[in-house]
Amino acid sequence: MDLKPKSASVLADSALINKSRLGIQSNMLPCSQSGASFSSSILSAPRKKPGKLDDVRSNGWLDAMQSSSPPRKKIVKDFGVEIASDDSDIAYNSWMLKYPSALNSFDHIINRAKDKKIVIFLDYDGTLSPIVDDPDRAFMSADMHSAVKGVAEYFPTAIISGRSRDKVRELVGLAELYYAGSHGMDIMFPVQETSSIDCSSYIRSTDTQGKDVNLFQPAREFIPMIDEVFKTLVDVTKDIPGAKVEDHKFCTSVHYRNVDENSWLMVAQRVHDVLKDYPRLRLTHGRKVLEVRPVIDWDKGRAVEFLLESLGFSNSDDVLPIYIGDDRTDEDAFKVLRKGNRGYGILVSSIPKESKAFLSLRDTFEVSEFLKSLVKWKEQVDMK
Ligand SMILES: O=P(O)(O)OC[C@H]1O[C@H](O[C@H]2O[C@H](CO)[C@@H](O)[C@H](O)[C@H]2O)[C@H](O)[C@@H](O)[C@@H]1O
Repeated sequence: MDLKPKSASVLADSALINKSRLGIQSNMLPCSQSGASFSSSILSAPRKKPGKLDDVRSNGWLDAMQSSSPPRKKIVKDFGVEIASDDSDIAYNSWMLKYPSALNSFDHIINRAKDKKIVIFLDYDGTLSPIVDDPDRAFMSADMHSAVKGVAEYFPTAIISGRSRDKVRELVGLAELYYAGSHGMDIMFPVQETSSIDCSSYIRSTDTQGKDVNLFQPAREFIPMIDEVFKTLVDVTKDIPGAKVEDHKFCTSVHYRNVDENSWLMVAQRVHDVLKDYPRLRLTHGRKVLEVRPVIDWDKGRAVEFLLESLGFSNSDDVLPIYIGDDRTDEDAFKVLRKGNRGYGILVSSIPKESKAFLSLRDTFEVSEFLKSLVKWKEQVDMK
């Protein structure tokens, strides 16, 4: 990708006012032509309490791995009782009192959307594509593809994924969307006048069609470190059958979905031992995946705020953001929306789970139904 310096004309004073809302300090985010230096306010995030570094049992890694993406049977077992599937349904239905179905709450949503611009944020894995064993084969159905395409025709729509931006862009295959990869640490957004983002925080680039775009990459300086760690992780896990390491440029993932459960401890210990040498990296847990990422104060929630600002929706009274996601990393985005009572976080889950989301959808099928309902509603409104 062609990275080139931005023109000085992009340096608008008004933009400098708004960056503070994002926690970006102008003196720390040079209008970087190399993109090498970024905000120390982002970089200086304290590392979460490390726990006992030499024991993956006592620091909670193994517990987190065991509870990650549990099958229905496991959840039932965790309550220590044999529950028939009818009882699981009862548990799910009572959970839905706290997290009502977004499909059943549709009228409520569109009532709130009156005179507001809906902006859609979508996670990828487990939200648009069902969870499958092979991350390289996590495809969207044709139905989902057309639902996402439809929704993007009417509403600004962004994908925010843990995968690399290029990879998720390739999987979704729609040029009209905005993409944020690596848990929001790699955001491509359009060049437009309405953006209130300080120019010093991003670099100018071109997309695959040669169009001018902006790139916000707050962890850019970590690229060589992530590359090194990725290679080391590949090396130290190569003898563990089923382990798979993915490179997302600004973060890296170690999958253990296909590893025998008896070897999970070994996976955790190997990753842990590698990370001991990298105090500027931290670990988070996803669905049967260990995610290694820089210790910076940036996550999917910050990415949502950034995209709203960069797309010109900084006035929260005019906009109704809807974020749909299934994973722990999506909770950061749910928190942002809940905090400002700004819109709707929608958790995709077929099992009861604590969440900061307001609403729920059971699975990817319901996600596509919800997106299609939005399109149908918008078409009717526009016809009036
Ligand atoms: O933020 P997301 O778009 O949800 O990405 C999070 C991780 O998703 C992928 O892993 C998950 O989906 C795989 C395919 O269904 C599944 O095999 C794996 O067990 C899940 O964790 C992706 O491969 C990861 O790199 C992302 O971090």
